[in-house]
Amino acid sequence: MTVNENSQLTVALSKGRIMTDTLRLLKAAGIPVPDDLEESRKLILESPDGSIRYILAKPVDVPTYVEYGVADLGIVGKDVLLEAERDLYELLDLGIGRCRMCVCGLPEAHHGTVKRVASKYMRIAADHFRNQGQQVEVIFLNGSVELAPLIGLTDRIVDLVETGRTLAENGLVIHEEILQISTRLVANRMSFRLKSEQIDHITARLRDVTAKSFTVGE
Ligand SMILES: Nc1ncnc2c1ncn2[C@@H]1O[C@H](COP(=O)(O)OP(=O)(O)OP(=O)(O)O)[C@@H](O)[C@H]1O
Ligand SMILES: O=P(O)(O)OC[C@H]1O[C@H](OP(=O)(O)OP(=O)(O)O)[C@H](O)[C@@H]1O
Repeated sequence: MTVNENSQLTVALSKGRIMTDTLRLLKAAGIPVPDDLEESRKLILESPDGSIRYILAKPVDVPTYVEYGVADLGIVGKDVLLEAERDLYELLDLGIGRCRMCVCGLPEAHHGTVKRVASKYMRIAADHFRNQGQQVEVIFLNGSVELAPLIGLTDRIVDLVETGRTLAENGLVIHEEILQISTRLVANRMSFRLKSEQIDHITARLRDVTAKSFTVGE
C-alpha cells in the first residue's frame, strides 16, 4: 500500500527503558512496526506498509517533537510530561513503565526539616514542596540522584522508584509518595483534529490491548 504524506502518521517513541514494552504493545494492537526498530541505529524508520513513520527520541525530547507538530503522536512517561508542561493532548494511559515518584532520604532524616532536595525533576519537586508550604532549595542532578543525601549534598531526593532496589542498596527509604507514573500516548493538538481518523484508530487499538493486559495482570 502506498500512503501519501498527508495521511502518514509520525510517531515519536522514547528510546531506552520503555522501548521493548512499547513495541510489544504496538505489535499486540496490530499497529505496523519495522522489524529492525530495536536493533537499528537509524533514528527515523518507516513501517513496512508506509503508514507510520517512527522517530526514536530521548524521552525528555518526545513532548517537544509533539508540541511542535513534527510528530503527530508520542509515547512517553507521565514523569516527563509533568516536568515538560508542553501544550499537547494526553490520549491514553498505556499501563507500561509503571513506577512511583517519591521523596526519599536517609531513614533517620524522616522527621527532620527539609532544606535542600536533589532531583532530575525540578518542577515536580518544587511544586510538591510548595504545595506543602515548605520552602526548599531544589538542586538539579542528571542521574544517580541517590548519591546526594549519602554524601551530604541534600537532605532529600525526589526520584522514581520502581523495585526499590536502588534505595535499599544505598540505605535510603521512601519518605512520601508523590504520584504513580506510567507511559502515556500523547498527540499534537492540530494533528488530533486534522488526522483524527488515523489517530482515533490507533488510540482505540491501543486502548483495547491495554485494557486486556490490565485484566490478565490483575
Ligand atoms: N525505575 C525506573 N527508573 C526510571 N524511569 C523509569 C523506571 N521505570 C519506568 N520508568 C520510565 O522510563 C522512563 C525513563 O527511561 P530511561 O531511563 O530509558 O530514560 P532517561 O531517563 O532519558 O535515561 P538516561 O538519561 O539515563 O538515558 C521514565 O521517564 C519513566 O517514565
Ligand atoms: O527502584 P529501582 O528499580 O531501583 O529503580 C529506580 C532507579 O532507576 C532509575 O535510575 P536509572 O537506572 O535510570 O539511572 P539514573 O540514576 O542514572 O537515572 C531511577 O532514577 C532510580 O535511581
